[in-house]
Amino acid sequence: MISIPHWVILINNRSDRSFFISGLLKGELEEFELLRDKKGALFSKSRLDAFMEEEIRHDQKILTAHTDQSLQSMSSGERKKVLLRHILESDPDYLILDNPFDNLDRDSQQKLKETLSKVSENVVTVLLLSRTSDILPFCNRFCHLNGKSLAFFKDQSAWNLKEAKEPFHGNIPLPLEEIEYRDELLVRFKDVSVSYGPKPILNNINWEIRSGDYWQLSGPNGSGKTTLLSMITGDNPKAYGQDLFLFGHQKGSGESVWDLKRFLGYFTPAMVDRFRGYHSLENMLISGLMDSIGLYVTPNEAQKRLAGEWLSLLGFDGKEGQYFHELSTGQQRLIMCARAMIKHPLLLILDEPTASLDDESARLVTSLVNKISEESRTAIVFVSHRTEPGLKPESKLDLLPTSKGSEGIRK
Ligand SMILES: Nc1ncnc2c1ncn2[C@@H]1O[C@H](COP(=O)(O)OP(=O)(O)OP(=O)(O)O)[C@@H](O)[C@H]1O
Repeated sequence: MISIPHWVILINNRSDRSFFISGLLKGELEEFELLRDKKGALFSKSRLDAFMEEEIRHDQKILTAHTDQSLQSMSSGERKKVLLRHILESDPDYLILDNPFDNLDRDSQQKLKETLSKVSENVVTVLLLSRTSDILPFCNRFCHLNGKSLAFFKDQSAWNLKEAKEPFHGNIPLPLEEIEYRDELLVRFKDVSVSYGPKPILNNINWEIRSGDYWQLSGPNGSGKTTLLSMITGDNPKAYGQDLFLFGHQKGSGESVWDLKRFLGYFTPAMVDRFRGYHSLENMLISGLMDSIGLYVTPNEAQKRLAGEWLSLLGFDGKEGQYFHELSTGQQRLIMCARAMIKHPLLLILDEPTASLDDESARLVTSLVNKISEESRTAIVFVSHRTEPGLKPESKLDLLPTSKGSEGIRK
């Protein structure tokens, strides 16, 4: 019996994925001659973004035709589920899956793995993966995409993954000025419950974040992690009327979003997706002092010196003028975490900072976050679905969905 081919294409932050994907779909890659003239379908974040754009701009509900909910209001996991359903309905001969497990919680990953395992009985799959732990048992062809070139291996054991070496030189740079705040207590949720229409999301959440804390926040897709964090960052009107203490004030006592932003450092990969323009590494870092992405005022000498210190720490000595968009995704994430930390906020929120990174880059990001925790009083909330190897949070809050909304379970 001839087995159906299932490829794993291991990628890193230097792999030219769009070259590979478009070459494959157009039948231009000789290594994949087998798939020429066959019907291919792509499961990727960019495809999802295109559907979302279509829905927002032209009110075209394609993926969500079967529900009242908009794609935008769905959690990232829910969006992936509707995309896969739509793609499978088109009955493709082969499926290209670009990091399909990113942003999915363990349960949804397991379900997707089971679905793909079933699909693989009839459909050829080409999996582009950043993480070796995501390789599926039915995969039988292995290669590495370096830039534009493919290197094939007999089996996955031939992959010789480099251990990430820590490039950090010295300590976390000190801030230009300390944020004045005397209390140890930064944030307190007391019996906070949130619903969207009839749908309960959070149920009686009690959570305190204190100076120097290091939290990992997890929970299944749609359990309300982003909703919870948006109540701290001031981006959710549902925070009003709740028993919520934020940086010395009871919520609703007249503070503005900008008052809150002074105390916060925040990064989520979607910030970079939305970010356009040519900005130097120096300006990107300094913009963290002004709470803008990209810099629109002339920086002073002290600010430039501070940015230089962070660049040295991260191994970008002398690269002040380099453009941010020229960096690999992994390098961009390091810069964005540093940018969020540059003012030594009271609280640093990192919402899935390792999503879509390869093993090596993810380890660098987690080492940087551990280092920030060890060398500063900044409290950290790190959101991740994966158990990141090497991440050293002191406490964990798990959101556990129930019919009344998610409950917060401390671990
Ligand atoms: N504005 C909104 N209107 C209606 N429903 C919403 C809205 N915003 C979020 N939701 C719903 O609230 C639930 C929680 O969403 P949230 O984004 O907080 O989850 P999450 O835990 O961060 O998910 P993920 O891990 O997939 O990112 C989801 O079911 C989502 O569809």
